[in-house]
Amino acid sequence: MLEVNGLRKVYDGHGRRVEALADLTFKLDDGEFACLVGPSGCGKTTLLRCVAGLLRPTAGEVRVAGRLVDGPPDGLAVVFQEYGRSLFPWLRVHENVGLPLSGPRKPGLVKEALAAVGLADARDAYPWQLSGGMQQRVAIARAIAFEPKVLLMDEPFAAVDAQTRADLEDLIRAVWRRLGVTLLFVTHDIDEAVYLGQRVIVLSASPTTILDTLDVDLPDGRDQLTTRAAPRFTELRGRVYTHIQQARKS
Ligand SMILES: Nc1ncnc2c1ncn2[C@@H]1O[C@H](COP(=O)(O)OP(=O)(O)OP(=O)(O)O)[C@@H](O)[C@H]1O
Repeated sequence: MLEVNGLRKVYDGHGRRVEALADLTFKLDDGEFACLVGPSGCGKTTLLRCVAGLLRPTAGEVRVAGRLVDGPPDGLAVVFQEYGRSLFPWLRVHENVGLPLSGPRKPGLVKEALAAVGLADARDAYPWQLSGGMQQRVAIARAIAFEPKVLLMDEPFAAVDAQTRADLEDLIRAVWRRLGVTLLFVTHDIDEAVYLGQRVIVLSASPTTILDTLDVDLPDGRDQLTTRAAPRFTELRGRVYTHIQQARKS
């Protein structure tokens, strides 16, 4: 279980004080897929960094499986937006994927993860020989191979084209179902949040609080055409959109 209790983060330094997160409390059950959506600059990345143990909150706490997060927790992986900076250009694809692993299971885990993201054939390529979408698949494969209990994704598809993005969204849902991982996915794209998640947590503008939490009661087997055309999908995205518009004005 992932718990965020009374989380607050104030950046203070160089003569500038920014109250990024005011007070956030939410909980994800084991195996749940939740999306966080909010206006630009509302502190989504700040929140993920606190959850990942990369940033110390000003107040409040994060717990993963009951344990207080005060550094990167065991069994937690992060996929960042900028795949270009998270892959090592001098390592081949399979070496990048195997980087966080050791032990006898390493070759099998790497092979399986590359197959899961459709990159078995690219194992010996260097990242710079691949398209942006393929590079992001490598980053996802690295996270999968690590067999995390909790996976955090920070706008991972923001830099790829629309078609690749749709493919990657479906890939992530398939991976989530297969691994049973607890997934917290940050995006500023309302449609993406509703399409992917079981739950959408809507954030206000900074200083950030939670405006709304929606259960996404769409059928579990989603696909880009029918799900996005469903009246319920339109209703849910409308509700999130209205909240975010209000948040931007307030
Ligand atoms: N290291 C830092 N030092 C000072 N202020 C920071 C720092 N990192 C972020 N901030 C400020 O905190 C606020 C939230 O930033 P954050 O990057 O978390 O938002 P975001 O929702 O991820 O933004 P976007 O949607 O534009 O990517 C912003 O006002 C930003 O300027």
